[in-house]
Amino acid sequence: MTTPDNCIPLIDLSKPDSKNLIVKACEELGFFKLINHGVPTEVINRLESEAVKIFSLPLSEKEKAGPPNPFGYGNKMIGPNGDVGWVEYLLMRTNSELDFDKFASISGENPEHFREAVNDYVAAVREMACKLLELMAEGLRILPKDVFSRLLKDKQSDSLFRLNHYPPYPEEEVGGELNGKNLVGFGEHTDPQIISVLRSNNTSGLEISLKDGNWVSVPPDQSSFFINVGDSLQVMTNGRFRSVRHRVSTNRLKSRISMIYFGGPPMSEKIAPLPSLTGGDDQTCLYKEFTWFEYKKSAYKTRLADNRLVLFEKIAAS
Ligand SMILES: C=C1C[C@]23C[C@@]1(O)CC[C@H]2[C@@]12CC[C@H](O)[C@@](C)(C(=O)O1)[C@H]2[C@@H]3C(=O)O
Ligand SMILES: O=C(O)CCC(=O)C(=O)O
Ligand SMILES: [Fe+2]
Repeated sequence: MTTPDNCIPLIDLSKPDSKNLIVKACEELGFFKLINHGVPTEVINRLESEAVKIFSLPLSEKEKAGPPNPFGYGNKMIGPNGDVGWVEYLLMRTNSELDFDKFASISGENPEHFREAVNDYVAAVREMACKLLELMAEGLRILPKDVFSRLLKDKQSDSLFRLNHYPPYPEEEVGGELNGKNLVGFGEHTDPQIISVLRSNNTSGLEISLKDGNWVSVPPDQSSFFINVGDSLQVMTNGRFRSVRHRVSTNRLKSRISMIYFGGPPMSEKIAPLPSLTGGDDQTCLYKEFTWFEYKKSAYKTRLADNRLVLFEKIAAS
């Protein structure tokens, strides 16, 4: 799979015109690559080396931090409904120190190092995500400009952080345990939250779906971030922004490590199309209102590839 030139929008956060380009990218693809993002390289490198150390431990050690409930260490099983992939991961809430207790056994002699590395990374990436969300609000000409970012800044924000490791895919696995789905690292899906901020090492694998249903491979770039619009932002923008379908294919030669911050709202937050984007007219509203708790509850009953928004779509009156 290749990527046609100029297929993936490139946003330079140091350029003054970035807000209009961000809006265009979110409307057309729901995905863009971000450079000059302001997240310090040492914060990124420190967490990546902690992740490399953890994933290099023997499986029996890592399993002490599992199974994921959904938080903790997971291996091959993704979510509670039978999805599998050639991936191992750590999944945690960003506002719960409790999740770190689960990782204490795998984070080396000094678990504080891992905790600090995650907290510093998440704080820097959240700040950058909030800046992007404010540029989106400005670009859409909606007020107040923190209409999206306040949800991530809220102390109760249900945001998650995930470290994924895709080991090289061994030849003997073809037709094996994963039942012939031999190229799936992480199956196709959309992210349920508002915004996802992803980075990886220099190994390819991430693929995104274009509007026409064609898949393109995203060339890796370890110094950039990749931004996904999530389902909740699609709803709040009344479908103007598109939550991007994406997946990860495996690599036979190299390990891929990725880190994803999923910026989500507080559990009790009501998610609905913003009146400033529907003109206050109920007829033009594409989605019913739901709380983030309701959406998550229903999402955890679905398979990875399911369209989780259909249940919340309004049926147009004929
Ligand atoms: C199969 C599932 C895994 C997932 C929860 C779900 O039931 C459906 C959504 C999945 C997803 C995709 C994006 C993120 O990686 C994730 C943490 C999320 O919020 O929704 C995962 C969930 C998971 O792995 O627990
Ligand atoms: O690992 C990646 O590059 C993407 C994983 C992903 O989409 C997810 O964890 O939701
Ligand atoms: Fe994802």
